Amino acid sequence: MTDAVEVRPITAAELADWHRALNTGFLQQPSLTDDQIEARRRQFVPGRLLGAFDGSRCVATFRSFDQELTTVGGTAVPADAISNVTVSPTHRRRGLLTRMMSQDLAAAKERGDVVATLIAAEYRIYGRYGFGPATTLTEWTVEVGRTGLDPRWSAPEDGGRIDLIDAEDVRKYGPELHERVRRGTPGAVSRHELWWQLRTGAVRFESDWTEPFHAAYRSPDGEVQGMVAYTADGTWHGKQPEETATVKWLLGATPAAERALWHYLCSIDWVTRVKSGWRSPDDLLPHYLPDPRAARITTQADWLWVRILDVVRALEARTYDAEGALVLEVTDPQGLAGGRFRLDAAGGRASCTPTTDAPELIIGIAELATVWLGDQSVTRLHTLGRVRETRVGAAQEADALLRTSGRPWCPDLF
Ligand SMILES: CC(=O)SCCNC(=O)CCNC(=O)[C@H](O)C(C)(C)COP(=O)(O)OP(=O)(O)OC[C@H]1O[C@@H](n2cnc3c(N)ncnc32)[C@H](O)[C@@H]1OP(=O)(O)O
Repeated sequence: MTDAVEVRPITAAELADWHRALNTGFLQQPSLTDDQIEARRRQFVPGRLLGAFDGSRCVATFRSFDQELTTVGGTAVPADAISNVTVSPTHRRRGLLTRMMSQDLAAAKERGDVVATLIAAEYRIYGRYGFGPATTLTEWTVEVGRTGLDPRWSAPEDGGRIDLIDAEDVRKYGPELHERVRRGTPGAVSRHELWWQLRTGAVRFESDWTEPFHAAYRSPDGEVQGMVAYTADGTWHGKQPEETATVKWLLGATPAAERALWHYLCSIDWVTRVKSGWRSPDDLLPHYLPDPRAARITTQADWLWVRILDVVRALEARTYDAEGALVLEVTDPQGLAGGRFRLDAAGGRASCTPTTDAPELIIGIAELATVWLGDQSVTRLHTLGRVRETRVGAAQEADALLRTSGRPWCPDLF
């Protein structure tokens, strides 16, 4: 039956049908208005939106787009970002995702992308295609009354200032600020202009968009070094305001900017609770508060998943704090990127060359993605039986090479 279903890039004329299938797969209202279709047309890139068609009806969707992913040390690699993956419930478990994924990954490899990336709706979907979780996401809830912050706080202590700004200034200053932050953040990805338009209401995909508050931190010399978007939930108990402020996104190019923005959020009258939104597990938020226990972790989960398409370029793009050499056998059931490689790290960089030397460590392509940005330990994977040593001690040596002083972070959902 699957064979009767055709998987192919869609045309611009098929967007409405494609979006109906997409919304159906994500259990959202299936029909979109003409205005919504028009707005979403901005994401149409010929060849990068796949659909599966049973007769004339679209029953599966898949979209990919160009992205850059920052690696350890700050070099960005070209990535094939994957999103909008759905198969209608009438056609599930017949191999349609596998067909769309195979087409897309082969095309990405052909284009020369170093990795593919995605945010997985469910943990068990993408490992089979060679993706591994490569960054972790943490969310905190801050009980403002317990922070120990001075309740009279009114401005940053460092001579900088916080200004409320409108959407136009977010679009003016935000992209440059984000570029600075993401280039210094392993795991962070590039943003298209549309990201800013959607977050500020200039382009609306949904009919129920609501405008958040925006504030910027300016350093004492006037430079915009941080920005936050947040909403409040309107909760009162009797005559007592008990509002929760929820951070939609917060960018700080410096610790001073982050500190000032968190203190600002925790000082807004009526706000008794601040939800941090998606942060790095290494985020300093709790430690910007006199009492770090006021910040309670409410979510910790895998976030960005990575599929390495080119082992040599992936391993040579990042930096290394230690020196050493290791022969890795990288297994890849899809046959896209496996092989045997000698990794030779010295002076902060590494060369990675195909070799016929005996392997010291046997690692799957998904596991390599999981340790590539330094978020996971090879030793732990070895303990779990997911990495195999052919020389005792090789896993620990791999950790000495690959582990990093900070954990990677991807602030974006895409
Ligand atoms: C990046 C993103 O967009 S994330 C969003 C992903 N989409 C969703 O979660 C929406 C709801 N779910 C769906 O639309 C579909 O179930 C999909 C897209 C996840 C899977 O599509 P399908 O066409 O059913 O997958 P396909 O038939 O190719 O499955 C391939 C294999 O993966 C397995 N698999 C697929 N989905 C899942 C899942 N959610 N959990 C566990 N296993 C899964 C299948 O059982 C199959 O295994 P097998 O080869 O051992 O038989």
